[in-house]
Amino acid sequence: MLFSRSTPEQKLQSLVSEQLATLFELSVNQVETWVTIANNAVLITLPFAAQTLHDTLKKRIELAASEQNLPLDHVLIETKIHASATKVKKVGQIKNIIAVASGKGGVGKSTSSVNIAYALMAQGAKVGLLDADIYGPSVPIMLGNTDSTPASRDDKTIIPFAAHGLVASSIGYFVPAENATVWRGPMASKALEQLLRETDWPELDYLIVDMPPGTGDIQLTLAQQMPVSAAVIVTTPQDLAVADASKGIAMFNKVDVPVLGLIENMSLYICPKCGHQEHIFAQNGGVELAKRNKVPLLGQLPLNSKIRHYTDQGTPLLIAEPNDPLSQSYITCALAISKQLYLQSLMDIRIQNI
Ligand SMILES: Nc1ncnc2c1ncn2[C@@H]1O[C@H](COP(=O)(O)OP(=O)(O)OP(=O)(O)O)[C@@H](O)[C@H]1O
Repeated sequence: MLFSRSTPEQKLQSLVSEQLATLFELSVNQVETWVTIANNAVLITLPFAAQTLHDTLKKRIELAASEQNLPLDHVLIETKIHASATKVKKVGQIKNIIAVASGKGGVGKSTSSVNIAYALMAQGAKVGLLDADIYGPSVPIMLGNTDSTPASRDDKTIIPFAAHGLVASSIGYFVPAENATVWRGPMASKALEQLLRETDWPELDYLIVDMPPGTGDIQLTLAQQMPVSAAVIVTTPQDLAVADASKGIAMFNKVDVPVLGLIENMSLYICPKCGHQEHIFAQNGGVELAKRNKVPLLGQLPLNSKIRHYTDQGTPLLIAEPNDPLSQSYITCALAISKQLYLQSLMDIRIQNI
């Protein structure tokens, strides 16, 4: 348009939108509705959890505004995470349930679930964790509360456990592992459904569900019965695990649960003494699988004894060493998950409107 004259407020609006778009690798169109400007003050309402980037965002906006001589009083950033639509009835105050699954056992699904839950908290979200892994419920060990016994306020609902600010429940608190492993599909899914619905969860942005490994009847039933918003698949790079992870993606596609992306665990081993890098479980298997299925690679975690040490000890890595590069990798991965879920919900809205 010829002779278009923007007011300082409009200039500030586009400046903030551009900074948001650059930082979160989105288009200006996708972010401009998050910005409100009034009396030289900027209010940004983020639809996903990205607390670790708030300071960077503020500083970039302040710098850009001063470079363009635009009046700027202050920048306020708030987060409002929406509840995504699900086919099945929602559970209480839980906005989004994210299933963490793997085709193959032992690839680090539970370790990833626990660390991602704390990483989402580090990104400012309200998070809970449900251990639905009936074959090997390891969350109580990983959270250091194996001795806890379930309690109830009203004899109807179970009070979830609190571990360093995370609320959690596990099938492991209720059923001895040797009993649960022989359960048939309907029994297992009924018990898990009950555990999900009869836990007194507080308001949560995300409930992470550590799924049983595999892609059989139990997993399929769970994915259909629970109001799952989306799934995250964990795999190691090795062919065997990748082939099973691929079946996992197919399973969620079959029941219309969007797959947010893949986490490649044990991607690489770096010798702490000499720095030599070894691809113990092969190289890039998860990366290639993500490409083939056109889903994002949400994160890559190395094989590192610290990850095992803290989970074995029942102390979350992210609480013990929040500034460790490994914690930072989980935190970056959590941002990717939160952002992908938001983008997914936009797609759902578009599909509903067609
Ligand atoms: N990146 C990693 N570096 C080092 N050890 C890891 C890593 N990820 C997981 N581990 C270790 O590998 C073992 C298996 O991990 P985990 O129990 O999370 O796997 P899983 O996929 O949930 O297994 P299951 O099939 O029993 O559910 C654990 O001892 C854990 O501490």
